[in-house]
Amino acid sequence: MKHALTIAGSDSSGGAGIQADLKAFSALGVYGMSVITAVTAQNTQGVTGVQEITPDMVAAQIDAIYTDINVDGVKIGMVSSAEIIKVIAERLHTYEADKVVIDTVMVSKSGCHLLKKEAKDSLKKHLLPRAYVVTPNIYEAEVLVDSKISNIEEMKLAAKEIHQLGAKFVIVKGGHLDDETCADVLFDGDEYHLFNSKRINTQHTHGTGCTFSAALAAFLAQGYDVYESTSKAKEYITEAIRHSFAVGKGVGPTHHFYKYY
Ligand SMILES: Nc1ncnc2c1ncn2[C@@H]1O[C@H](COP(=O)(O)OP(=O)(O)OP(=O)(O)O)[C@@H](O)[C@H]1O
Ligand SMILES: Cc1ncc(CO)c(N)n1
Repeated sequence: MKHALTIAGSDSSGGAGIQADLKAFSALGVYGMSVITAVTAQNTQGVTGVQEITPDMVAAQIDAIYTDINVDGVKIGMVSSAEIIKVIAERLHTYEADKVVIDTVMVSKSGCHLLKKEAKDSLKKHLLPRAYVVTPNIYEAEVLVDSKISNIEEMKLAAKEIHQLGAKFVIVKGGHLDDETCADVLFDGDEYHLFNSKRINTQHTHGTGCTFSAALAAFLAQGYDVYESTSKAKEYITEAIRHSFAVGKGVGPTHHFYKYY
């Protein structure tokens, strides 16, 4: 069995963050491991508290894994502060981690800042150059390139610009584009590849970005190339959204195990 690692924040309601990632890893048949960067008090209605883990403790978790266990795929989600970003970048370098998927988590669906505003430059400078694939949503891509994105052509332009920050592949996700189709744009430094699905009409989209990037890391860990992995991750997230369900009073989670229920 292949081994995948998520470096991310905990979502107490289980829909996003570490919890979504581990569910996706399990559903896709890879052994899941976690490095927790922050604990959030969160439910389907919002985030009510954030407690960062110290950079030393983040480093200690990474060391514990890499000094003992082979890691076939990694995804990075919520990273919170410049200090945490630096320590993750440094350790990834030390352990020669490859095929790293970076989901540039910035703001939760409910509007809570999960990346401190002053840490944005650190993310660009220290972490994105280490990415095999980076997966910003429309809003995150807008922040990274500092311009508005409202159609596929602008998603392509942004992907090209983000590619120059050092990631090998860029996927700008179109979940937030106001369109019938949810198109994700992959740029490989040379060509654009579009991954389309019909938009599913549901309010239960808590953790879609986390689920997509975790599935991508799981498929890369299993040896699929980036194009196959993206296509399979897109299929996975589409079905996980199609089967999403109500938990609590707000935005419910994606479903990882619908085949069994
Ligand atoms: N309503 C929908 N129907 C079908 N696919 C969707 C829908 N919403 C999002 N997606 C797909 O889900 C994946 C995640 O995209 P999205 O843009 O929602 O990520 P995100 O904003 O980072 O998520 P999060 O808010 O959890 O951080 C993409 O492949 C996107 O196309
Ligand atoms: C911990 C965590 N990571 C990522 C997201 C996605 O926005 C979230 N809501 N919570």
